[in-house]
Amino acid sequence: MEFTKGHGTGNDFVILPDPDGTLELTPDLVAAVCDRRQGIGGDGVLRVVRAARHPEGAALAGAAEWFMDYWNSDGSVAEMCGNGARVFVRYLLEAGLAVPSGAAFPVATRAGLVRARVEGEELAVEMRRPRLAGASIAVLDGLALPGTAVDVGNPHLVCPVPAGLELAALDLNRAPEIDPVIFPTGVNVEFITPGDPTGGTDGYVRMRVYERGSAETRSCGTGACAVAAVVLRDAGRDTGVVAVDVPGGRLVVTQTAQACWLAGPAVLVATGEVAAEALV
Ligand SMILES: N[C@@H](CCC[C@H](N)C(=O)O)C(=O)O
Repeated sequence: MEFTKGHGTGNDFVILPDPDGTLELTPDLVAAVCDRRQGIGGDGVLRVVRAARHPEGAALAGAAEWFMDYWNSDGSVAEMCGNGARVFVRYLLEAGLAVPSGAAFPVATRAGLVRARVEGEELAVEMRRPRLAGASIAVLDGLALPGTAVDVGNPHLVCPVPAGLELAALDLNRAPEIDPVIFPTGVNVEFITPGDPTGGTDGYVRMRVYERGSAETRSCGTGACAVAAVVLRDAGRDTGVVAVDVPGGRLVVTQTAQACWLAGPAVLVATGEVAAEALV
C-alpha cells in the first residue's frame, strides 16, 4: 500500500492514493495506520479517490474529479476536515493529479464541495460559512466551560477559557465531557484565549482542540473556522479576518457573507510503502 505523510500546522495525515476505489479501508486498518508506535502515525487518513468511484462522492462527480475520504485516527469517518482538505490538495498538486492555476478548483467531501487555491507557499480552502447554534458546555476536570455550538459541516463547541486560567494548563489527555443530547455523534471542542495582535487581521486568538475521533491534535482547520465565527460574533461583526494560533502554527480564517476561507501551510513530508498485513 503506497502512502504519503503530510501535515497542515501539525495536524498530520496519512494519505492513501486509491484513484479507483479498490482499497478495502476498514476502521481497524485506519486505526492501525494511524497508530504512532506500531503504524505510520497520524491524526487521520485521507484516501484520495475519484469522486465517481466512491459511493459518497458519486453525486458530486460532475462537479469535482476527486473525493476526500477522510477518517479520524480511531477509525471513524467525519464529514469534513479543513486541514485535511488543504493537505489533500497539496498532494493532488504534487502528484500531478491537479494542475495549479490562478482559479480555485473543487474537491468533493462528505460535507459537499470545497474549493482550493494556492496562495504562495500556503493553501487555502473555501468551505461553507460556519453556522452558529446554541449554547452548551464542556466539562474538563470538573470545570464547566460554557461555549457555543458551531456547525462547519462537522460539529464544534467553542469554549473561551476564563481569565486567569492558562490555555497551556488545560489537561487534554482525557476527552472533555459534552452534552450527548446536543451532540449525539460527538463534537470537536475548541478552547480559546485572546491571541497576540501581530497586525493585519480583525481578530487574534489562541486555540487548543480536543478532536472527536482523534483526541488532542496540534491544529484543526474546521475548528479554526468555528472559532473565527464566534470571535467575529463577539466583536459584533459578521465578516472579517481572524488569525488563529494553534500549537502547530498559525491559520488565517476569512469569513465573508457567503463562505469561509481557511489558509495556512500544507506540507508533504514523506512517501513510502507499507504492508497492510504488517499493521493489523
Ligand atoms: N482536524 C480536522 C477535523 C477532523 C474531523 C474531526 N475530528 C471530526 O470528527 O469532526 C480539521 O482540520 O478540520
